[in-house]
Amino acid sequence: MQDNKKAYVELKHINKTFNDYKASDDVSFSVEKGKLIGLLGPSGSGKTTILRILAGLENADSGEIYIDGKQVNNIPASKREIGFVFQNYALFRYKTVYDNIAFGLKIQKKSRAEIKERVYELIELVGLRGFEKRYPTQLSGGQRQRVAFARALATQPHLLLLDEPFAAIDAKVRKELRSWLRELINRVGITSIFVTHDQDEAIEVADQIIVTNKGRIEQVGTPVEVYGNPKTPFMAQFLGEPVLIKDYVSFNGFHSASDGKTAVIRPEFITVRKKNEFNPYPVTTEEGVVEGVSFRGNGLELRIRVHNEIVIANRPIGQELIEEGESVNLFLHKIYLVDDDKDEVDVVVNEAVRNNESVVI
Ligand SMILES: Nc1ncnc2c1ncn2[C@@H]1O[C@H](COP(=O)(O)OP(=O)(O)OP(=O)(O)O)[C@@H](O)[C@H]1O
Repeated sequence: MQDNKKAYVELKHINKTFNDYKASDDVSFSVEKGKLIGLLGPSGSGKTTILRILAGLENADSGEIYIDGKQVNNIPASKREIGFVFQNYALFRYKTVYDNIAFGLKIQKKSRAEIKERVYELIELVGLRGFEKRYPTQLSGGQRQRVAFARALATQPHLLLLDEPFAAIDAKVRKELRSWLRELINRVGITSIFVTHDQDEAIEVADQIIVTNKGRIEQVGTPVEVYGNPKTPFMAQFLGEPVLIKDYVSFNGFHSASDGKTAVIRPEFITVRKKNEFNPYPVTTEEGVVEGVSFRGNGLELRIRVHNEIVIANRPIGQELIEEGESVNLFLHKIYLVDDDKDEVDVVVNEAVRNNESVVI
């Protein structure tokens, strides 16, 4: 990632083809020690393949893999000192929590006393004191995943790989586990890479996000960088909850926007005002009709028809309600314009914002 910082994990020009399909296409990236990295991308984009190649569970057709400065291409998985956590828990069903966590240490032939000390340390770390005699079926999904973390960390690996670790867990617990994982990684300080197709998860948890698409790396950066500064048409359309308008011509405030391109409009690019509310940008505002209102807990999600297009906007709760069929003022702050034939994203800002043309009262 940053060349000036020392890479702890490094992939250089990795290629991997399954039958005729390029699952990894010239994949290169590096990871600093102690960072938590999110590998994010649509289904089939090659995330798991990268993880498996790193782990030694799959051989790359070409390219180099380095961990802590050492090339590991020819080192078998069992010798790479990597811990794994998978989405389906993969705990031993007939072993207790204690024995699950102790498993790797027993293989390493550690003494009984050493094993006991380490297992209790981990049970404490993952907050499962009192659960050591239970079997996996006597635990909740979230608790099982904590055991899986403890088991993965038991042998003190140098690198932790997590493949969709929370995918099988219900939404509320998943959110709790995200912050739990973040704190755990901070405390343990282990370099970790997790695969997810859930952008919220990657954005909330990761120090750096690596986005994959069709076997290639699309963009690498902090969550703020990849979300707020998409570098490719794919990135502009993949993140957030955008509406795409093909062959976009122009909205008020965007006269310089050229046609033939696709406009990408995220809900946060739009401010919706009722007709009786003060409108600081009357010239560059559009009028729209609300065709759908959904209550989203912390606000309203509005489907608004403007010209002949539908856009989605949010309105925070606490403001006067907007109803279906209502005419509203819609101010579009900016759009991303993409042209799939050209590998670039134009960020076009509303002329009123650029010229700071707000009406002074
Ligand atoms: N062992 C294999 N044999 C044949 N094809 C494979 C194999 N492993 C992966 N593939 C193919 O390689 C492509 C990338 O798969 P991969 O599992 O890396 O994607 P992913 O981004 O992790 O997807 P998902 O989010 O669905 O798990 C897919 O088209 C998949 O079908």
